[in-house]
Amino acid sequence: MNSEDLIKSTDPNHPANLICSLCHQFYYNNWCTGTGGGISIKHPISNNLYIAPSGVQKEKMKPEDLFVMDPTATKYLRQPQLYKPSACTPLFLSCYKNKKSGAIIHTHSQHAVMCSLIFKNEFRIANVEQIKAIPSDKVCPETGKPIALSYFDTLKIPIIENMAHEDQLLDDLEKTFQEYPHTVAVIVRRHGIFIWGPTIDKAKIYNEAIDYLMELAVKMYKLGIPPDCNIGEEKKYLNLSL
Ligand SMILES: CSC[C@@H](O)[C@@H](O)C(=O)COP(=O)(O)O
Ligand SMILES: [Zn+2]
Repeated sequence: MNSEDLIKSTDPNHPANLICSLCHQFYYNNWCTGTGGGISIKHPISNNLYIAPSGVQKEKMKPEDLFVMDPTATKYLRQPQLYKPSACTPLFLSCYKNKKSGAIIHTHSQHAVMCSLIFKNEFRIANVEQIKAIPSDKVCPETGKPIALSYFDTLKIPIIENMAHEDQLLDDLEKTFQEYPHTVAVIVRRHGIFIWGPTIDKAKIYNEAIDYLMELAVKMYKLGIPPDCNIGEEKKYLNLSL
């Protein structure tokens, strides 16, 4: 296949089009402004890996700006001469390999950064309806698919320390894969968050749900309510019970 054919499609769900349209949307959520953040998607049929260029305004990217790697992640099938691939590429490749991801989203969400300042080693929030959008460590015996967390569960997301360069995050990221085998996200302190899923649709849902939960946790913390407190326990942390 001609290298240009890898990024030319009229299908809005083709990875080359979807990376561009989602980054455009994410810009308006403050998730990928000032060149920060990004998305990588595996083509569901060819399994080729689509990767954004580094240091560009992600909301203005076009399909022709994208790098395409073969499914074994050993060689680029398409390399725009103007650019280098995203500095997050080693982290994306590790998620593809170790988490069987179909897509990875990296944001510089301020909610993730705030939670990394509030929580020490892991972000925790419990008993909130939106938790049900995130998979648990349990698998349905009939389908083999992960069962979602329940309203009564606690969502835990590991936090790793930021480093000067993205590739230096690799060891700590992979350590969390051992310590939190079922997590779909890792927060990087004072930096942002990496979120993955078996498909881009799932990764997008997890990103939106986790961002909502991190924003809520910061608001609860500001009122003195521990985000992982039991149902009803919040009353004892509030000065005024209405
Ligand atoms: C604002 S610089 C951000 C980068 O250092 C990095 O963390 C990032 O999120 C994007 O890196 P990039 O190489 O542009 O894909
Ligand atoms: Zn980043």
